[in-house]
Amino acid sequence: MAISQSQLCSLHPDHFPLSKPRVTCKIKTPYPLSFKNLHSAKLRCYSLKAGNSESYRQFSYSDNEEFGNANSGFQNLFIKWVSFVHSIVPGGSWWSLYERQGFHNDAAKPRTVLLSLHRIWALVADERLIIFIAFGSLVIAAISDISIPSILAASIFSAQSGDAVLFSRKAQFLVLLCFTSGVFSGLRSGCFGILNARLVKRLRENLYTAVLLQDISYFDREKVGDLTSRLAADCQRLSNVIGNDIHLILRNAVQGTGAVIHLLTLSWPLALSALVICSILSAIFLVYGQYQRKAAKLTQDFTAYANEVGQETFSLIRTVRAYGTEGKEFGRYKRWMENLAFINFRESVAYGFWNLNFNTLFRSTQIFAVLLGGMSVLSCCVTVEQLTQYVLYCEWLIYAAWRVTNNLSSLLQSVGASEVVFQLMDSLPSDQFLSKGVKLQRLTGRIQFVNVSFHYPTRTKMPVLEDLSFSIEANEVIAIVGLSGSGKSTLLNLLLRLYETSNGQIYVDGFPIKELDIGWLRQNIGYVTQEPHLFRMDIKSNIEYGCPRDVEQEDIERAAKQAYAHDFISLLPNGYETLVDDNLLSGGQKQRIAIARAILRDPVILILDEATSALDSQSEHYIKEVLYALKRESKARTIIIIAHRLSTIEVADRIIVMDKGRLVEMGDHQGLLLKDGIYARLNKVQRDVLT
Ligand SMILES: Nc1ncnc2c1ncn2[C@@H]1O[C@H](COP(=O)(O)OP(=O)(O)OP(=O)(O)O)[C@@H](O)[C@H]1O
Repeated sequence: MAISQSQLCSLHPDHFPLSKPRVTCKIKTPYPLSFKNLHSAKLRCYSLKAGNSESYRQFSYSDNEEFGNANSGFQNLFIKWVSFVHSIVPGGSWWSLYERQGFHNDAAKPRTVLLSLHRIWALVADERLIIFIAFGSLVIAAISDISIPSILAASIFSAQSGDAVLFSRKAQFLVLLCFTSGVFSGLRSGCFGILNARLVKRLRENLYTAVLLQDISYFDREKVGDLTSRLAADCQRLSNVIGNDIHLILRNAVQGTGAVIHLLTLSWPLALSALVICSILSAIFLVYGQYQRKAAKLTQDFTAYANEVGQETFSLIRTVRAYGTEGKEFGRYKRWMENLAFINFRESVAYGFWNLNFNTLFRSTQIFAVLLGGMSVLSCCVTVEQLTQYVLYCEWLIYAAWRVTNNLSSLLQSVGASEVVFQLMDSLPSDQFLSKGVKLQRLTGRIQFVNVSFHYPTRTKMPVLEDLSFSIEANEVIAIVGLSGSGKSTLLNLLLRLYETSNGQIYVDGFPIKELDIGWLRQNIGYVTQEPHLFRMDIKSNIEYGCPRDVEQEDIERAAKQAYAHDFISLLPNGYETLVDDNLLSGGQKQRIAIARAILRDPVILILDEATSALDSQSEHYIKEVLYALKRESKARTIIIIAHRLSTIEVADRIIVMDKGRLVEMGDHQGLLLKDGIYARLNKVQRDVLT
């Protein structure tokens, strides 16, 4: 039975071990297929719909599996089982979490642990009193705890022997131990909790400041989600080092040592048998603990990815609905859920194995106690009281060893997460914050670009501006026009020194901007970005945001009126007190609030990166009116507008035309039309669109 080359065939799902039910495959092969030669054919399976996600798989198809004789079928089944059994032994491929995307082991190396602990110490070292009380309480509480079993046994056996005096003394001592254990455990937890809170606070403050002061190019490279996760999750994880790990390791180490000493004084063969079991348990737990933490890290990552998908889908729900991509979005979400299920399944099996080992070994200490201890009691080498103490201390020792190993592996992981946090905290702030520049007595707003070239640090091979030279006079209104991507916004980014020029110089009032005090210069610039995003605070606070002087309500309203924003603000439920959220205002309204913010600063240089899309024709009219009003004002002000609309260009004294990062034309509207160059063509296209 032959299948032709381009034939589309529907195969029964059982033919494909990898596929989900109802799979339709388009088979492309260089030769006609028959079931006979299918055995080594490489089938490329396109349009494989598994669930909702479109995927592509390539696999070999062996006729032995489906079409061969029963013997080879049995052989294959046997081989499959052998390889499966081989994969599930500890360390086998079944346990591997690496298959899943996003895995990285962040357990720290010993050197890093010491360095990180040193850094953590430096952050809390000034809390000496709290540290002293915390460690003092830890030792007293641990010694009290570990003394209780022997006193407990002694009290019971003194009562049994009828020694009332001894019983009363032991009982009093027991009460005292319970009291000290309770009080100092409370003190220990409280003090470590305080240290923990202080550490998280300082970590977050230091990290936030370090990130905030980075160059803008840093934010081009880093994802906002990663940075916020550093601040939230990584800092919290690091705080566990003090809050949990260190103090629990120390407490359990003291208790464990106490238990060993007691066991050795009771009977050394019994003590040695307990120690051997403890060591085996610790080794098993070390392996399991690391596996568990890797799984926990992956679970955390996959949950975060799934949340990201959910967040994105719900925030773009209108686009999703309009394009009917609900299924596709569900597929994206489902992929992460499948990854989570993969990890959780293995984690649960590993947990089962760990519990099996723990319980078996723990119970075996009791069996040892009964066997060895019973024989020792029979041969009068140890007393019943000593045997009872042995059983109690064995339990302490095993739990202490388990907790030390658990917290040690948690410490390694927490410190691993800290590496990147400390690296970030150590990164130097942008040069702009380190150097002090000149503040001029008076700024007129004259700007010169001299042979300026620029490429973004993230795209070094792609020049964005090339050898740009032009001047803007004080009090001039300049429009910059050009096709999308020609470098207009980049030019303004350089004027604001958000990026440094690669070549050439920009001068303001004759001074290279690199020599001017950048804070002072920015105070004199009002900047309205292309897509104004407002802060989640009330409109009043949004308008006065970043204003270098104290302002009254009238100043805010005056600026809003100048920006043609007052009328729509007054109609909002709480006027200027209305909280801004994303859906409340239109693009044009947000733009006018941003213009009011820039006007309120009373800047010498006003930069307006006109939105290409945010403005309707009414808003466009308002912007034109704002510009005319600002131009008529007596205040000297240089205005630079990136203009996309004819109405805005009309206001300008001069127009700069950009093309592929170069200045190609400059002049007034009429002069440029006469030149019949790029500007004239842009102008014609827009007029044609409008008519
Ligand atoms: N932060 C950035 N990192 C890397 N490349 C960038 C960055 N910002 C812009 N670019 C690139 O620089 C070029 C110029 O972009 P720019 O935003 O300056 O153009 P524009 O003329 O203002 O465009 P539009 O009119 O669409 O706003 C584009 O190719 C853009 O992809």
